[in-house]
Amino acid sequence: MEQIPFIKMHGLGNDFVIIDGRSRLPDLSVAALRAIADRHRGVGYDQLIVMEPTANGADIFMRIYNADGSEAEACGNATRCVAHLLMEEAGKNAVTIETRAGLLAGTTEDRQHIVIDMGAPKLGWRDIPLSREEDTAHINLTVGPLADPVGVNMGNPHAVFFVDDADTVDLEKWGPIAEIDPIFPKRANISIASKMDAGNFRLRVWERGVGITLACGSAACATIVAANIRGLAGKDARLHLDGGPLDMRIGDNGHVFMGGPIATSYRGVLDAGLLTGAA
Ligand SMILES: N[C@@H](CCC[C@H](N)C(=O)O)C(=O)O
Repeated sequence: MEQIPFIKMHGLGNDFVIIDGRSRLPDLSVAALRAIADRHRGVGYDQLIVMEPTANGADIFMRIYNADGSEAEACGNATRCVAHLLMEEAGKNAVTIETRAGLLAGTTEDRQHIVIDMGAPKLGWRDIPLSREEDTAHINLTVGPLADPVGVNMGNPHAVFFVDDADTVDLEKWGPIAEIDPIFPKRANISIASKMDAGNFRLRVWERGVGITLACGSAACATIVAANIRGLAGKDARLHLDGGPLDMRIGDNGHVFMGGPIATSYRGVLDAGLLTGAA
């Protein structure tokens, strides 16, 4: 029976099972993806990543699955981890990774702190996407104590709620309700952000298809964009997530750059039983 080698990595505690599918694509059912994600009976992950071959001028194509088995278009922290793997493998300090969100460039000086050009945000209501026409700088949505979010698409859909103190919000309660609000036909990643000072924001994230995560790179991108739109931030900010800080910058070309550390936890082999979904 098939057994699949993997690497477990994380970016600020946003954790990934990474499979090299370049020579052979793994056959992963939704049941198998959920079984591997099980933190008691499987390995546990926020996202499972498959590195796939590509002919589109990038080093690889990166396929992204959430813990619930759904496929995501973008994942900032996993892009940083995969960039590190490719850099070490090829002995270079710049790589290009294709995702469903487009071609993303990764650069580094030391191969531990990786910066990804996450591309330009999309801000039209159809782009987020929303199910009705709205000003995405002020979406008419209230969920418990959360109201008036900014909608940002970083390849994947985000709603950013600004509050006085992000740490007092019951994210476990309100996050899942906001994620599936009918205004988000593809669901949404839900960010709760509060301004500490002009260059620092506290950020907590309820990730689509996962739940509360220790960090979310694309949410950090969405948040610096949203803060800039609302006049709360300039073009640089440090975002303090539960797992640590990410350094964000909006470039002159409008692209969002995200920098932070990566770490490798261990390497292993997925047991054939897990791949049948029998967790
Ligand atoms: N952890 C990621 C985001 C992963 C995808 C997200 N849950 C979605 O469904 O869009 C990041 O670092 O960006």
